[in-house]
Amino acid sequence: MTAFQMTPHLYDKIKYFARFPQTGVSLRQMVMFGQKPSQGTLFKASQFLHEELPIRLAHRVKELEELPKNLSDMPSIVKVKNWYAQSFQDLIELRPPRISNAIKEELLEASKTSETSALPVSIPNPSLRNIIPPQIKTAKTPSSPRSISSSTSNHGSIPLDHHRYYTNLETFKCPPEIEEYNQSFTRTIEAIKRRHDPVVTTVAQGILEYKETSSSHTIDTDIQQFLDRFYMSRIGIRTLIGQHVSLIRGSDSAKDYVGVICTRTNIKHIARDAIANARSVCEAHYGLAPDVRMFCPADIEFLYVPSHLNHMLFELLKNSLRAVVERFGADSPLPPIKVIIAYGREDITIKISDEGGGISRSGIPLVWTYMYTTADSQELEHEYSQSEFRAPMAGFGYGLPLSRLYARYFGGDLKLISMEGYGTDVYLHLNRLSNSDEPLM
Ligand SMILES: Nc1ncnc2c1ncn2[C@@H]1O[C@H](COP(=O)(O)OP(=O)(O)OP(=O)(O)O)[C@@H](O)[C@H]1O
Repeated sequence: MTAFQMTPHLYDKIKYFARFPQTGVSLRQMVMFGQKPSQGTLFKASQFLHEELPIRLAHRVKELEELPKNLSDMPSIVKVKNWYAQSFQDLIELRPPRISNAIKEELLEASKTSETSALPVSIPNPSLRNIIPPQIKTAKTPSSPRSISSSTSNHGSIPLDHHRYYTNLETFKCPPEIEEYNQSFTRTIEAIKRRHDPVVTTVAQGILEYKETSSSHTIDTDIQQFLDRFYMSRIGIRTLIGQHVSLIRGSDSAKDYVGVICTRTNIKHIARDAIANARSVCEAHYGLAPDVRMFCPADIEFLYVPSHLNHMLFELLKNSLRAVVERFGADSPLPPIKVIIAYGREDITIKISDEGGGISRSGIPLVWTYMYTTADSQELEHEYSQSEFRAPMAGFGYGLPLSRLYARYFGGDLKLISMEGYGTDVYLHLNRLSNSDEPLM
């Protein structure tokens, strides 16, 4: 099979879509919307994503095409760009269902009388100010390329208010063509998600290719900012797809789950699992692992995506375990690592404190850059492509910057304070209100 290549004609279409602004969805909105999924609400969600995903993908293709230096020419970057272009094409070629005017009317009515007014208003994500947006011109009106584009099929599409999700379409009786569309749309986005599984590794490979052509050992600020935007956007796209697929398939229909979101995420339980996992990876690697002591005032439950939380804690704990073991070795007692969980009105904060010797002040900015690591380098390709979250002890220099993006995605943050010669404290802030928009650039 020959690899997909973006044609100039497709790129023109992509550039056109990239002129439109992306629309963010808050965690709370996702939950409100997904609580009573019916074919009617799922159709609305499919329509929303069918318009939103091509815009998001187009922004990324354009950015990959216009990267600074000669980064856009690196073979792995070209590969990733073609995946994005192909996914864009898959979506715009998928035809919305042909539905009669009567059904359109009915759908509009159902939407009007729905509980949308009860949907919480989202606030701008406080993390946006931390990530520099690219200079992309966005079209002000209209808000959707489909509503004016003659090149894309628009049969049966009904006007969609991008800024609202609809919550009360359960009573709407869906004709079979809508159900079929829901299914085929879901298959398409599942395939897109799979295609993009190896994006993190492949972009990392592209950065390595670029580093080989340049004299610098670190990543320039503009490339670092691009990576932050790019990976943040990827988290958003995958969260939206994961959430939609899960609602359609009903796969995460466990109690307290709405799609991939848990309305009662229990921090203590997640932290306990992450501690056990990180310690077992540490033990497998070094043959020993320090104790981890958790201080948690109560069973704190809040709205979150448990897999994101697990991933961040696991990465941070691995760093602390490694620092302690490498500082003290097998011959002296290992000071325990402390995990302290605090619960405020706005934030839940998790502090992880270790006595692993800390990081020099000059080294602090480096730890947030991609590909910076003091561990022996690992084979990128093998370890990474398996899944989203890898399990080796250390070695890619992605743990901290990616965890910070996960935290910021839902309005939280990750901070690190070190005392060189003693140890490190990391603060993981999680926004309890869950009402901040996705940070979109
Ligand atoms: N708690 C800590 N104590 C001391 N140094 C740390 C700590 N956390 C991170 N570092 C330093 O920051 C570097 C980057 O950390 P990061 O988590 O981004 O990548 P990594 O752990 O090296 O690799 P991986 O991508 O596999 O997580 C580490 O290699 C280490 O030098």
